[in-house]
Amino acid sequence: MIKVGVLGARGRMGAEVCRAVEGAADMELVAAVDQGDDLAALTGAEAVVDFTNPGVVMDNLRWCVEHGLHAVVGTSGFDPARLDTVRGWQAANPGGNVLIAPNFGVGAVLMMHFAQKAAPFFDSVEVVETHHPNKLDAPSGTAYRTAELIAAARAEAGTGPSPDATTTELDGARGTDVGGVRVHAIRMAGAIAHQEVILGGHGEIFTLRHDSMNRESFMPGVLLGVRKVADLPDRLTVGIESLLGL
Ligand SMILES: NC(=O)C1=CN([C@@H]2O[C@H](COP(=O)(O)OP(=O)(O)OC[C@H]3O[C@@H](n4cnc5c(N)ncnc54)[C@H](OP(=O)(O)O)[C@@H]3O)[C@@H](O)[C@H]2O)C=CC1
Ligand SMILES: O=C(O)C1=N[C@H](C(=O)O)C[C@H](O)C1
Repeated sequence: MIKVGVLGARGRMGAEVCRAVEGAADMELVAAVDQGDDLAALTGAEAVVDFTNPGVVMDNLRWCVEHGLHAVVGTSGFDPARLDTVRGWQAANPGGNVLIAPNFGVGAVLMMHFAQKAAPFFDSVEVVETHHPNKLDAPSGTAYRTAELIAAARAEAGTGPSPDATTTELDGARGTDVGGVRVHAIRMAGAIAHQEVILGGHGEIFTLRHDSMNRESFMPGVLLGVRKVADLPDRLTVGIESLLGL
């Protein structure tokens, strides 16, 4: 049995993770921690799952690394500087692998993978994400990561910048720029988590779309992360692509 602690346990995702862990035959939920609770409750855990918010996740993760606990992190907000900070903590503390996944949905991971593959073949590529209106951050971690992967794939292939003749615009009209890729964020009542990657060129437009219809959809990926985190080859892993064999 893998002893699991959950951070953000009363939140939308954390509560779903607690249910999934309790329903998994090979896991035991040993701590359900939320805002105001003592992190010391996590000391009996082998793996800690964090679904909190970008403002607090770094303090939580530092605590896990310093206590040698494996961490599976779904919270958004990880840019290259934050990842370097995590590597720094790990260099100073033995034990404890960290898996940070912008999205645990298998379909979303495949969308990112296919976007990366397709991006060098098209002149234009833009990312449009839609989320529920209670989401604190924009753009989503998934959209940010998708844009990073697209930018890296285009740079590696020597693809030029997307054409864009805009000279006059209202603030935000062209979204935000992540590594040269335009990312647009919509907040919509009734939505959960949705993303389109739109690629265009040579008289054709190719759209990749993924929809998370509920939060249970993320649970197979989260449980896979919990099962694998202790045996990952690197102390820090970003994304569950390698766990899926991609
Ligand atoms: N990687 C993935 O597949 C997915 C990632 N996410 C990400 O997960 C994160 C959480 O999303 P969601 O569940 O919707 O958010 P919620 O706001 O519903 O849940 C966050 C929970 O964390 C609690 N919290 C705040 N501070 C702390 C703290 N210091 N220690 C422990 N708990 C704390 C909050 O309490 P309080 O409300 O009192 O502040 C709340 O209960 C977001 O960053 C979101 O983008 C979401 C879905 C999928
Ligand atoms: O806040 C959410 O809901 C989600 N957050 C993650 C993100 O920022 O990408 C994952 C998914 O999109 C749902």
